[in-house]
Amino acid sequence: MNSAEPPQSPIGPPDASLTPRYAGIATFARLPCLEDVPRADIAVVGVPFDSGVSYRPGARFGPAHIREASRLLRPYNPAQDVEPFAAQQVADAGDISANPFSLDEAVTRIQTAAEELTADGTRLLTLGGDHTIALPLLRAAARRHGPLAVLHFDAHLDTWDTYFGAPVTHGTPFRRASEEGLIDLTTSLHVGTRGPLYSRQDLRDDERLGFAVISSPEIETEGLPRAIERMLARLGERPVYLSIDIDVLDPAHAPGTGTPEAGGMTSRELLAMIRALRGTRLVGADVVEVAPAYDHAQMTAVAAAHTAYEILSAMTPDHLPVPDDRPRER
Ligand SMILES: N=C(N)NCCCC(=O)O
Ligand SMILES: [Zn+2]
Ligand SMILES: [Zn+2]
Repeated sequence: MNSAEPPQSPIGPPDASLTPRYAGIATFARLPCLEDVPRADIAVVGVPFDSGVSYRPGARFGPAHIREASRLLRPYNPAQDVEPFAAQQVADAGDISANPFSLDEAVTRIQTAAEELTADGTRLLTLGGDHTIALPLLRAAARRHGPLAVLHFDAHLDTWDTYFGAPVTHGTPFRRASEEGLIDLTTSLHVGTRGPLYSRQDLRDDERLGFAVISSPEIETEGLPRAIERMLARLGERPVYLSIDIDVLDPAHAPGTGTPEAGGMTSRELLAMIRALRGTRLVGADVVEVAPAYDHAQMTAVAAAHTAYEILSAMTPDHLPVPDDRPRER
């Protein structure tokens, strides 16, 4: 931009007192499309891809389902005292088209698209899709930022080795990422893990691959403030990549997912932990594994949409205070 031009204020969602929230084609939070803004500080992009799943399929329909459930999000977030769409330009970049019949081609395509979208410094919030997509997204982010502090919310470790001999699946992205040197081995962390594993060795491998763990039972016994304290202490100074598998939530909060495990976090706990990330160096994020076929009353999609909104709020720069006198949009 020519420095003589006045700075443009971000284009946000249309005023809901003029256009009902339920009208129009669904973009995330009714935000403008990327092609309709000069540039975006953050792009929300969908990856409708689920060819890497080990159990119930259907996360390819996740991005559309989350967008549909995000219509009710409002401009001001009191929990973080920010207006995420006014303080920065956020736009919906549509979907990355990933080949459902060639996993390798899909993974390459996702990485290329992520690199293109972030070439001018735009940060990405990606809506999945199954957890396989974290691998190409981490490859793109690590290329730009170096080894990342991966903060991974999930019922599962996702550091398993192979399924039926396949190295790239939704159960293996963080093992591949660790092997490739994409993650920082001293600051990465799983939160919310639980449930049966294949063997005790899974936990030893996971530790060797560079992850610390705050399990779901630990959150219950130690309490949320302690979990937040441990999370922030682990993250350190590295750029943070946040990956949220919606199955970190208890199936009572998020039934619409492919590999559900009992005994998970509440959405209240997850949202509180994301809010605590304000002020950390969040360089990218994803929300994955929303599978609408098993959802009811948009429960999972609403949880995912609010999760995404808290991430966008946590990514909002501090320097723009919320004006008290802004005309109120409802
Ligand atoms: N990434 C998710 N959601 N699940 C991984 C589960 C892998 C398995 O079935 O063992
Ligand atoms: Zn999972
Ligand atoms: Zn996962």
